[in-house]
Amino acid sequence: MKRVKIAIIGASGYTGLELLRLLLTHPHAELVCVTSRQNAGRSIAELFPRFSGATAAELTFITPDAESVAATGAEVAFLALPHGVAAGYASSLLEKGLRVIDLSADFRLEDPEVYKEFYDADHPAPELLKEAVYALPEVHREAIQQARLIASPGCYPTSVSLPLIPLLKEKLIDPATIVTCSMSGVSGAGRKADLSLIFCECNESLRAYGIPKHRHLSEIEQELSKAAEEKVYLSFTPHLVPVHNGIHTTSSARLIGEPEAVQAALEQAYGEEYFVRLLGKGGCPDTKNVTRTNFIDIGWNYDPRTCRVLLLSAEDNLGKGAGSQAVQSFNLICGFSETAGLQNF
Ligand SMILES: NC(=O)C1=CN([C@@H]2O[C@H](COP(=O)(O)OP(=O)(O)OC[C@H]3O[C@@H](n4cnc5c(N)ncnc54)[C@H](OP(=O)(O)O)[C@@H]3O)[C@@H](O)[C@H]2O)C=CC1
Ligand SMILES: CC(=O)N[C@@H](CCC(=O)OP(=O)(O)O)C(=O)O
Repeated sequence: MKRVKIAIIGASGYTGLELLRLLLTHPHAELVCVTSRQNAGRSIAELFPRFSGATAAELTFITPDAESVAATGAEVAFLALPHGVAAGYASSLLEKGLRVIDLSADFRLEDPEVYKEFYDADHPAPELLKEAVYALPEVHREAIQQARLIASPGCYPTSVSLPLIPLLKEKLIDPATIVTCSMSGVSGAGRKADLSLIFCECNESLRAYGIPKHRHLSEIEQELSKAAEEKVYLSFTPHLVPVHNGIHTTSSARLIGEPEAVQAALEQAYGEEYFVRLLGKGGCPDTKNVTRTNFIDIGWNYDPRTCRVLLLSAEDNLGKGAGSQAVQSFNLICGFSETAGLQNF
């Protein structure tokens, strides 16, 4: 089968590194371009010796400009750039005829006013919002297949939305009662120097942050509202935990109906989904079982004293929460098997 020429813009960061790991060995991808301003001129193997020996390991980083990226012959560009920065690259690469898979938050929100509220800035390319497809493959598969511009979901939103969407669609929980608590590994903050993220500041410690209005709430509420067919607001408390990778999320909400219906709704939504592993009632997902994979593990429980359902999920923030989910969308837009290059455990 033909291999698609791909570029990774921002390949020196953590999601870029995960994309490299997956795409250097992807059976239908040919890596032709990697960018980094700070590492221009260095090879992939020089910056990341773990990739020495891979076919494209001697490819050198270039500074990111659309002209040079297009000149490499790339057909699809992954943007692993900070939000606010990615949109400009998306515009110019689309103009040059590439398809774009954006891992940043720039195209996830449908309403530019909501972007302004949560990101404290005007949207950098509002004219593209209409055509961007929010790419949770298990929910939006058909739209993704046709897309030119993919908005890959955030790490927390993936872990929160996938378990809740089927229950909201089936009207099994009261949307006004959802309370969510998530915990993320430190790589979620990116590969940047930040005093609060250095080893001695966060190791052996746990802290909540971003409350009461973390920027991912905008995205979570957008997707849950669509599923519920009414405006959903929820309480969301993210925490930083001293592990490298992994997100664990627990949501609870008041059950409407019978507890047995919860398992039926999850099975109906995900029973045939390769990357969603249902652990059933009593199942407690563990992040160590999903790190470096595209799986999300989901368990649930019911407390008859409070009539609340508990939904638990575990994913890798750099995997299903970012890089491998973006590769899943790449497979869909190119017409490859959805699991191509992603069947690792
Ligand atoms: N980390 C995670 O778990 C997740 C991250 N995301 C999103 O994915 C995107 C990338 O995140 P992550 O990999 O963690 O970030 P990092 O900070 O680790 O990497 C950012 C990359 O972008 C490049 N870059 C930074 N600023 C600019 C700029 N102004 N112009 C061009 N290139 C730039 C950097 O290279 P250089 O400075 O050398 O140019 C680097 O390659 C972000 O939008 C993030 O929010 C999404 C889901 C999960
Ligand atoms: C631990 C940590 O700091 N996590 C990041 C979220 C991860 C991320 O990169 O989200 P986007 O894709 O939306 O940018 C945060 O809380 O901002």
